[in-house]
Amino acid sequence: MNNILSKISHPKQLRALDTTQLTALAYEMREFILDTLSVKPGHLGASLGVVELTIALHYYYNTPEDLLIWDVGHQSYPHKILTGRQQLFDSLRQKNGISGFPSRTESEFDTFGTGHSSTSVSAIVGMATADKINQINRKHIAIIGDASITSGMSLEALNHLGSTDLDVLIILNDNNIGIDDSVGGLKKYFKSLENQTENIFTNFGLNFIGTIDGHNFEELFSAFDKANSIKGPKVLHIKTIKGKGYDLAEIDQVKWHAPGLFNKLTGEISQSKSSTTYQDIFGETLLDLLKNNSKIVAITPAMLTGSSLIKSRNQFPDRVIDVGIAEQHAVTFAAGLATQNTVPYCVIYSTFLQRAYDQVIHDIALQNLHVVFCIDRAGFVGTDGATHHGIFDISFLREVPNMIVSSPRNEKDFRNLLYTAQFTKQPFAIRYPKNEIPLSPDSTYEKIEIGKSEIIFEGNKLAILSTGLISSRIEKIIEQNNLQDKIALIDFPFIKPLDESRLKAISLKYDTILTFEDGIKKGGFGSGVLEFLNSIHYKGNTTINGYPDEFIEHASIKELEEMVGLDDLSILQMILNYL
Ligand SMILES: Cc1ncc(C[n+]2csc(CCOP(=O)(O)OP(=O)(O)O)c2C)c(N)n1
Ligand SMILES: CC(=O)[C@@H](O)[C@H](O)COP(=O)(O)O
Ligand SMILES: [Mg+2]
Repeated sequence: MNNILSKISHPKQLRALDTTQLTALAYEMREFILDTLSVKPGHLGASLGVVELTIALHYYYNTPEDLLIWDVGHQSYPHKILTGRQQLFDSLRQKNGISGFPSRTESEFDTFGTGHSSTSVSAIVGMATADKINQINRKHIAIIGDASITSGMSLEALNHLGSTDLDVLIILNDNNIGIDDSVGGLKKYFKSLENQTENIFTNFGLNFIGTIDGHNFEELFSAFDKANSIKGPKVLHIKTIKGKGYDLAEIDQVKWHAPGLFNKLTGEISQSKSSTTYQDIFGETLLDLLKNNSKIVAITPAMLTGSSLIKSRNQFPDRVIDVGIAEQHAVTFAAGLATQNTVPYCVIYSTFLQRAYDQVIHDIALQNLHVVFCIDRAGFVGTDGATHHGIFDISFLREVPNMIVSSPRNEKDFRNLLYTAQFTKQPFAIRYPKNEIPLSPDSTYEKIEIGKSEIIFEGNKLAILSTGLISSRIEKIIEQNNLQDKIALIDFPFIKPLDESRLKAISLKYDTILTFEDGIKKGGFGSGVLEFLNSIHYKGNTTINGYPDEFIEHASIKELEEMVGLDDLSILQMILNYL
């Protein structure tokens, strides 16, 4: 029974409670989150860990007037529940439902949209500076985790903040873990922070409060009192337990970061996955490559489990390196490795590679260094939504000189691309989606020719050119509807370099060309095709199909494909319309 929680639709009602009721409210909150997330999957561990902190913040401060920013935002569920979204909570991360991350369009309490980590300190410093200019007097608070605070951007912002007199409170929520074990010296250092009055934060010019128990209301309120009494910027160090209040989540924090569907009573996590994914094939192939080429080094910026690197790391701990939440460093680290006779495979989610664009250009491409980018979660990622879809990488990599950009449509091509990439002497990107992979009968490796396309069908009415998984989907659609005689389907594993001789031949044979890709249309594969066709003065019709020029919210991948007209039925209808 949610006796207390169910009556709270705004923090004002929370503030009317007696402090003695807050522990019971925290209990109700955890039950509510567990009940919902067991059937509507999301980020569980981080949210369970900040229940008391969230209640205390909204109880003590005058939100939304006072400004709160949640770094990453995957721990913002208790915040959403207390700020008018309790009734909507079971729509979390579903189509047309509330987002899994704070979003300015969703609520006035979400003062800053997050999803990518380590932005909160910069953003709160910006807000406090604006308030100073506008002579607005209120509190500015950012909550950031022990892994996220180690990222370069956070440290840059703390360094800046220390040089100001801004009324900003940074709460370091230290649970001693990221998604996987957090990395590096600061993790150890934070353990020794307790009661150190002179420390890294004071050296930055910030006041320091702590260390306190972040699950204890009395300690939280007295720390907030202390923060209020201190003028200028300050850091409060709190210790919490990720997964707090649900034993299994406390014990296996990696598994329960985002467990998927589970049975709340037994703790059994559903094994929803029955088919083989790109991620499975990547994990297997990388392990083979590491075994067979001692020069290969795999790098991940804090996504060891998500990137299927656990097995490889266990077998090759010196050649599978987690650098922490540090995408920019990961890329330039790879560049350094590449200069010294090793072959770095930089394994990175498409959305997080965005943060390291300058490093891709300046440190790798400009020097034509042999770094292999294994770009996971390319295309729609589903319920994580707009902050996490990997839809820009084709466009932003295709324009970079020296870069090979590829996308495999099936297991055979994926294995062969990963295998071939170790031999090329230039940057090589292989992008692949969070999805099931069409399997191949054998798992041998073959060196493939860079830039070569493949004819799948050679029908005579119209030509479809596509890249990545969508090629296999179109192949199936054509087969199922017996359209092989009418349609030419050509797969381009290489988006760059484009197979121009094939394009020329196609342009001479077909009046209508359709292109398909799982990324934004603008500047993508289709644009590359169009640029070439234009250069040879092609007179036929060309239609580019991909994602529209807009940010696309959360829903299942299938629903998102329907929304942008790239589900199987829509593709079939489009083809039939053209015939
Ligand atoms: C730029 C960026 N890189 C990677 C991620 C993936 N990611 C999300 S949460 C997380 C770990 C965060 O750890 P911490 O800050 O300690 O928060 P906790 O989950 O422990 O509460 C990572 C690596 C991300 N969201 N953004
Ligand atoms: C919050 C965050 O950025 C990660 O937890 C992300 O949701 C991971 O995505 P995958 O579940 O696809 O690994
Ligand atoms: Mg943490």
